[in-house]
Amino acid sequence: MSDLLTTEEYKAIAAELSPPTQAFIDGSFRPANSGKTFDTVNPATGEVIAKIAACGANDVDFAVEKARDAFEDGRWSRLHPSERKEVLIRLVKLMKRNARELAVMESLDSGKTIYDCETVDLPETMHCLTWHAELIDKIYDQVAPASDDHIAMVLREPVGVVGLVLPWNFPLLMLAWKIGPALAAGCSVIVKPAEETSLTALRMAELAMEAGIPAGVFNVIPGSGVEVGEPLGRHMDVDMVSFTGSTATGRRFLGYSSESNVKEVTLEMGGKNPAIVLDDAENLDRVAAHIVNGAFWNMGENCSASSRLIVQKGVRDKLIEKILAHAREWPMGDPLDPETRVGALVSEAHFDKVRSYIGDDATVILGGKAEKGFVEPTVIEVARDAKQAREEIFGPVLSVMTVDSFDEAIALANDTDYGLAASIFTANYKRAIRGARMLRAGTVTVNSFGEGDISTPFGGYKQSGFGGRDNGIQAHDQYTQIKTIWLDLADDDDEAVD
Ligand SMILES: NC(=O)C1=CN([C@@H]2O[C@H](COP(=O)(O)OP(=O)(O)OC[C@H]3O[C@@H](n4cnc5c(N)ncnc54)[C@H](O)[C@@H]3O)[C@@H](O)[C@H]2O)C=CC1
Ligand code: BAL
Repeated sequence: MSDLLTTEEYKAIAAELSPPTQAFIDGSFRPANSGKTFDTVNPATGEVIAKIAACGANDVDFAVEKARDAFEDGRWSRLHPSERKEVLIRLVKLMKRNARELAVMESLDSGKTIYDCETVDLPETMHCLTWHAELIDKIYDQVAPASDDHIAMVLREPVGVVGLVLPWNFPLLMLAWKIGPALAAGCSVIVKPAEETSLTALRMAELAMEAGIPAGVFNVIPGSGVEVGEPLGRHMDVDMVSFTGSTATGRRFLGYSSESNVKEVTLEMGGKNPAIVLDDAENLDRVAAHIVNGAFWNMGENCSASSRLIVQKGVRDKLIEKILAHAREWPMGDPLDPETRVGALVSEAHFDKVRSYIGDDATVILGGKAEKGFVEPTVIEVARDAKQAREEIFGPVLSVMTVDSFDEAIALANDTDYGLAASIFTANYKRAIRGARMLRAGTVTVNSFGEGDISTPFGGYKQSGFGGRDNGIQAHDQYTQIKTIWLDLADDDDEAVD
């Protein structure tokens, strides 16, 4: 974005914000049934931004009832897809009009840099919603091959009432990844934002109402995982849950499902993503820029972050030198300063977790400073069985390991419980393609870092993912059921036996 404001201008916007703080159910804001609230804190300053409704099982029950009513009477689910498209496009227009306010709100609530909120999170969120809205009146169902006496239709129907359980690292974008296809398909949604970052989801509810999404179709219930997430996961009248967050919590949703109504569950979970650099990689400066971006973008609070660098020994020293040079160009500081590239970690608890990985047992090559909610871009050399090499840190910490060969690199890359993303850097196209095939990860990038874009499915192998995929046309599979309708076309005097 070329028209970023100054820090002072962003602070002036921040001072004027008055986001909704109550639950949004059946088209209106209301306090939690218990009357309780919790504080949402700006992690960069420790200041309380707002008191948010601390909802519980009663609020979940009420929202599910209203979402079910809306789904069954067809006020949204049975609209012509092009009508749903129009409403969703209106929502995006309203977001555009309020983009600056949303960006500042997101930055304050999460510690993300305003630069990323303005240039990545907001544009990608709007693009995602537009993409799914534009898609929905262009996809067709199928007619299956059948005998001349029959016609067999294979139809997609919205799955029903869905629970969308969100993480705090990309509050708006993950909301869009889920509501985009869910609302376009005709589902009624109950959004459970992460307790650290509820503000933009609540503001989106307000905009959704203004755009014309009918009451009961888009509900937002703030609160803790145990008080809101669990009742949603266990609810007998929720048809499906789509979750993004840690593998530990994702695993719980499978339990909730099996112990309740066997609702469908899609899990997008953690990662310990390798970036492999082979001796023949070209343009090490560019490689280093990708590695630094992959490891430190969004403070490393990214499920697809390149958190493990697996480098072949012939190129190790040169590459590390370049990585250190690039990493020094990532200024850390006030998230509302448009020059800042590394903001605050999302919460004190998360800061403590990340800091614990940069202890005495790690050989620090760069950075290592962790103070008052901020952690410097940090590069550490680790043994293969060290916790820093195996556990998801979810902070700006890159763990480096050196290998002798291509085969060793692939084996080490795959030696993890996770399988979300991986990168391979090499000038040898055969190795690139062979490596991409051998890597057990949902997304593999060659000579670059990334997650693909809205048009490509995103999700993980092994303990990184379960069920469907976010993004791409494939995202619609999560929010639709397949129905077969089989019609008899035989003449009345034909035998009534197949
Ligand atoms: N894949 C990803 O994008 C994310 C991964 N993480 C990983 O998870 C670690 C812990 O972060 P958390 O915020 O604790 O993640 P989490 O997985 O516990 O939270 C994600 C969502 O699940 C909800 N939740 C938490 N406990 C629940 C429960 N018992 N039942 C139902 N819902 C529940 C939360 O309220 C939040 O909305 C991070 O350090 C990071 O390693 C965290 C956020 C996003
Ligand atoms: N990188 C977007 C998905 C996630 O971090 O959860």
